[in-house]
Amino acid sequence: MSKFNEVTYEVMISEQEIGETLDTLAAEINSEYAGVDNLLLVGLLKGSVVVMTDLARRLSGDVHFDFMTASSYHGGTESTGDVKIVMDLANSIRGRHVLLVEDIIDTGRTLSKVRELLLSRGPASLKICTFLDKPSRRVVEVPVDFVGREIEDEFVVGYGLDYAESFRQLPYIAKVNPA
Ligand SMILES: O=P(O)(O)OC[C@H]1O[C@H](OP(=O)(O)OP(=O)(O)O)[C@H](O)[C@@H]1O
Ligand code: HPA
Repeated sequence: MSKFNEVTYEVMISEQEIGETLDTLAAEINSEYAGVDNLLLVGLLKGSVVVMTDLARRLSGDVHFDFMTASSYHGGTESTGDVKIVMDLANSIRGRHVLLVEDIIDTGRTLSKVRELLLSRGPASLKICTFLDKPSRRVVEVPVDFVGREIEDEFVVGYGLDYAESFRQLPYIAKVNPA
């Protein structure tokens, strides 16, 4: 058990397990997109930036990057249900094969909103990859194509995931017990 800013946390998924999970995810994605040129990886900032860069370096084709910021947690541990697009993509996705990369799916509200928005822009295909999934927390159903690990209903941090903006830099996933 470790402590930071009065918040205690303990390791749930080690750095080594993260690497193994990424290897499996990348193998599935490489197989799905064999023959596709310039797959567009869309990362949802800020949480997905860590997994997206680690995943991209395991992909065999040439991939392009774009980013979007959609926020609903506003620093807390519960989704407000109010998903805001804070920053949009830099480029058009019309006719592109798009893989949306998430760090975690919890209620599904963020992805559901972003998925609808991206589909309305006419991509050639749109699939979803998430490193973590908490299926027991789902409020809105959303189709997920590639899942790294399913976890129980615990608030987790590290590997891009934050609690009040802290902990994103941890190289492992930890569960927190907020003060
Ligand atoms: O399935 P949901 O209940 O919508 O939760 C999942 C979303 O919540 C987190 O983002 P957050 O809004 O906290 O922004 P962040 O990526 O900057 O941490 C996470 O990165 C997902 O995007
Ligand atoms: O467990 C979580 N941790 C951090 N951010 C999150 N956003 C949704 N669920 C989580």
